[in-house]
Amino acid sequence: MRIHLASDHAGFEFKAALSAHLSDSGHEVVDHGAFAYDPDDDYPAFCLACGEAVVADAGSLGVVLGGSGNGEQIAANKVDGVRAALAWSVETAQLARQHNNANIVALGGRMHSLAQGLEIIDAFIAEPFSGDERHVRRIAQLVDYELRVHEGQPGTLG
Ligand SMILES: O=C[C@H](O)[C@H](O)[C@H](O)COP(=O)(O)O
Repeated sequence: MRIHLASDHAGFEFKAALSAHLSDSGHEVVDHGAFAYDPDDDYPAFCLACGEAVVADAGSLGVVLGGSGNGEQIAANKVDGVRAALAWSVETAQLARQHNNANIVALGGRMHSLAQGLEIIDAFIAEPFSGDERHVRRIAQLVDYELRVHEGQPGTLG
């Protein structure tokens, strides 16, 4: 599978280790930055690029890494078509795929050991979307909202 990666400085070392781990596991890795360690860099551009790449590449998945993963998830979710989930355990990673058909996982590199983080990301990648009707229905409601707002129609508040 092709996996798109992004991180700021806080996830930079984790991204390097993850990239090697995923390549060793047979995945094709595409790095969207940061490409050099800069303690003053900003996560949005890297995560937005990763999000755009995942949406343009059907069947791929993405991983965005930072200190907490919060900002990275927020940034990726600004891209239409991205469903980015912040995972903090194997179970939350699996549920992000099973229930939410998440196409990007966000992880806080400062929140986990490398071994724990790799286990969480491996679980995300390995888990399929359940396809259950209730989950398909709920995701469709989010897409409807995006489309309505883009067309200038009222959101939920009328
Ligand atoms: O939500 C944002 C991420 O966790 C960033 O990686 C974090 O805010 C970076 O923090 P600092 O600039 O203090 O290293």
